[in-house]
Amino acid sequence: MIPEIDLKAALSGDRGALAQMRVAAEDIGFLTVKNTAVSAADVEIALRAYATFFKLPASVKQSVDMAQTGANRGWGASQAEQVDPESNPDYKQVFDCGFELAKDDPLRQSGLGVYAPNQWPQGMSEFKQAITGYYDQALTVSAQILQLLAQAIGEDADFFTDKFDKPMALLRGNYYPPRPAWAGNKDFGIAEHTDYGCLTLLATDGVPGLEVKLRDGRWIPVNATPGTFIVNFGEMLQMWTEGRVVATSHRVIGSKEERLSIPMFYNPNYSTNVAPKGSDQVILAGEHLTRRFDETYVHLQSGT
Ligand SMILES: O=C(O)CCC(=O)C(=O)O
Ligand SMILES: [Fe+2]
Repeated sequence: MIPEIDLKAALSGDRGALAQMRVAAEDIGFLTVKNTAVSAADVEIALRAYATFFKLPASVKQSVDMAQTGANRGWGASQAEQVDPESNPDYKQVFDCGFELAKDDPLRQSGLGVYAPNQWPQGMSEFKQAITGYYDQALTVSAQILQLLAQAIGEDADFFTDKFDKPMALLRGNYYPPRPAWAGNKDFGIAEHTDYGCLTLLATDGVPGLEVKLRDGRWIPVNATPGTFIVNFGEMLQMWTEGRVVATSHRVIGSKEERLSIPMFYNPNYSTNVAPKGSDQVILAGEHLTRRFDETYVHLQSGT
C-alpha cells in the first residue's frame, strides 16, 4: 500500500518509479526507499553513536540540554516536546544537530535559531564524527529524493536545488525507551502529528513502532530496516505546493522494546518563499518553521 522506490533505478530514469513517487506524494504522503548511496553499515554507525549517547547519565546529557540554549540543538529530555496539544508531552528523548554555515557566512551573526551552533558533548569526538558523517550522507539522499519529487509533480528536476543550498536541515536521533508503566492513553513515544517542513528521511533500527494514519482514520504500521528508509512530506511542502503534496499524520505509541529512529528533516534556506505557488503572498520558510518549533517545544512556550 505504501509505495517502495528503488532510488538508483529512479535516478536513472525509471518511469515506473516516478509514477510511484506521484502516488506517494499526492495520495499517501509516505514511501519507502531502497538502494540509496547510504548502506546499512552507514546507518548502523549512526545508530550505535546515538545508542551510546542516550545511555549516558542524565547529568552528562544535561550539559547539552537544548532547554538551556533556546534552540533545538543538543539533547531534548523526555517530555520536552508536545507535538499534539490534545496529548501529553512525548516520552521520547532526542538529540538534534543542524546545518553548519560556512565560517564567513553573514547568517552566522544573525542569531537565527534554525542556524544555531551545534552542541556536542565534551570528550565524545567519535560521536560527533559519526553523526556529522551521517548528516552529510542524509543530505545527499534527501536532495536526490526531492529531485524525483519535483519531476513527479511536473516541475524541473532542479526546481528545489538552489532553494536548499543552506538548508535548515535538522538531523534528530529519537530514543524511545520501553513504554513506561505509567503511560496512559494520552501518552505516546511521539503523539499524532504531521512533520513541519518539506521532506523527512527516516532511518530506524528495525524495531516496529511507526504508524501512519490513512484517510479513513485507520492506522497502519510502516517499517524499515537499516539501509532502507521511510520518507514522508511535511506541512511546509503541502502549503508550498497548494496541497498537491500531502503531509500525513503519524505517531509512535511504543512497546516493551526500546527503539531508535533517525529522521533528517530536510527544509529549504531560511529566505525561500514557500507561499502557495499560485498566490502573491510571501511566506518565508524560516519564519514558518520557527513558529512551528515555538509551538512544540515546552521550553519555548510562554507561561510554562
Ligand atoms: O520514530 C519514528 O518512527 C517517527 C519519528 C517522527 O515522526 C518524528 O520524529 O517526527
Ligand atoms: Fe514525524
